[in-house]
Amino acid sequence: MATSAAPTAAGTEHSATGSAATLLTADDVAKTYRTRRREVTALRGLSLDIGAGEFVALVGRSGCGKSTLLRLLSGLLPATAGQIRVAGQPIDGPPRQARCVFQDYAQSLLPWKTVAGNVRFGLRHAYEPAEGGHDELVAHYLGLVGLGHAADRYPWELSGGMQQRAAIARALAARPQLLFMDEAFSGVDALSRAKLQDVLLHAWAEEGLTVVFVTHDIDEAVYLADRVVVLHPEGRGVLADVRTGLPRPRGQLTTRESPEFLHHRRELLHLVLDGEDSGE
Ligand SMILES: Nc1ncnc2c1ncn2[C@@H]1O[C@H](COP(=O)(O)OP(=O)(O)OP(=O)(O)O)[C@@H](O)[C@H]1O
Repeated sequence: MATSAAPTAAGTEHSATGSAATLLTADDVAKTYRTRRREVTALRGLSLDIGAGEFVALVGRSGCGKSTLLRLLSGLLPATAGQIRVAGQPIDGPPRQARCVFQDYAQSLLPWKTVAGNVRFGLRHAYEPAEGGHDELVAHYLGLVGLGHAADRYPWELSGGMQQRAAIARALAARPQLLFMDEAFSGVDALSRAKLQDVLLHAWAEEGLTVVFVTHDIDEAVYLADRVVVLHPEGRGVLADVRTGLPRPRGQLTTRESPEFLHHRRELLHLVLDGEDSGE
């Protein structure tokens, strides 16, 4: 299945079909919300393939359907039309190989459990059982997100950024293939956000994950992802599928100051603001 594509700009592949085996497919998907008083078609005609191991950011104007798409892809919402498949299988609920991390970290952790207890909870509900003892694995995932020193603390004793790290560690402990994140870093201060971005990049590389990341922040999308999918402002599928491919490993200063970063940032801002290609 072809991925929707926008007109091509210099230096950018807009039709981004990855070389990795396809893990996640949305095929001509639509979602209409029906309430007693009205119907809202949030998305229609959306097709997208995501390869195993890709880091994909979803961006677009407010209300264009980013969260709706993430909920459809993660099986939290049923599609009104079309089909979502994970590893070739149509889904009718959250797939076992997926985990989600949302913006509201305060509600995602179990407040009566320590940080280590929350991660242990993730382990007990793992998609793939891991080799090794639980203590060792808890230490591994806490180390991965830089929370080794906070294992015995409770969520309410942590800063927002630390709580979100704990939520990521718990999601990773379930050893998912797919990690869905919806504005996951929007609720923390700028410095914590930058640290969380680097924690996520490290975890993605170490664990061989496929990440689908919704954000309002174009800079964040370009910094994190290899592919930035821009949704049409009126919910009419994919407006552009931009393969950015900035070199890795990335650095908050080196990457963000590079000409390639600035080029893609400008191009994507134009697409989101104007809903059309920049023609550069
Ligand atoms: N539960 C719902 N019931 C009715 N309409 C809804 C519901 N959830 C979302 N919508 C509508 O669907 C459209 C897409 O919403 P969605 O939250 O997916 O967009 P978004 O791009 O994530 O927005 P934002 O960037 O502001 O978070 C909007 O018009 C929204 O009002």
